[in-house]
Amino acid sequence: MRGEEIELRGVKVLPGFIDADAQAAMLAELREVARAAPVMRPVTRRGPMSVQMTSAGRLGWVADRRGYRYAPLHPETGAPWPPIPDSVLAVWRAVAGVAVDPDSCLVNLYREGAKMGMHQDRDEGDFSYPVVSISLGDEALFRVGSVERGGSTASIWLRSGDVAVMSGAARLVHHGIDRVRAGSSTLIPGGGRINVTLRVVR
Ligand SMILES: O=C(O)CCC(=O)C(=O)O
Ligand SMILES: [Fe+2]
Repeated sequence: MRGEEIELRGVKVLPGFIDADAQAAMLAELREVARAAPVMRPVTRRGPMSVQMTSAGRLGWVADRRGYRYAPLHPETGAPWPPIPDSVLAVWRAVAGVAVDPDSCLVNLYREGAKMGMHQDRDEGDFSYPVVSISLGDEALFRVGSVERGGSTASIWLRSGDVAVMSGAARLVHHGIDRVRAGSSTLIPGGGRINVTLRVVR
């Protein structure tokens, strides 16, 4: 059931925005994305990430020892990324509040024990466009800080079907996933969490 919008340090969280049937339909479309563009474990200068990733859309987010960037081709298959699934685009159009569609859809796969350190999303060209993030599967502890590094933070559990929007003054806040509660959802075969993050990169 959809709940009241929650605001966490300027980040809008829409609890239960995507109902159970729509979550299952989205997962099926994401499985097709992963078939065309296999998930990879990014290795950054800090070592391998615990989150596995793939992308859809014109540009995918790619990380390796040279750094990270948006790229038009999957680094392993050499193929363009598959199109952004319709079910995912529909969520963007419903909540983003802009007339432009995203050109990047990052799919983050959190298997047991995976997490994501505090960071800003700042590889895009125009921060007036929001970042829209969709949670599927196991619930995750999402931490939000400030635009500046350090300082106080606040946290919320993101559950399957929740949507978060980072826009306006909250577009560049630091954020991360501290942990995922294994077994809290049965949506994803093999367990875990999928986060789908939509961005206008330009
Ligand atoms: O998994 C999440 O909810 C956050 C993902 C994220 O911050 C990112 O991909 O930049
Ligand atoms: Fe992020």
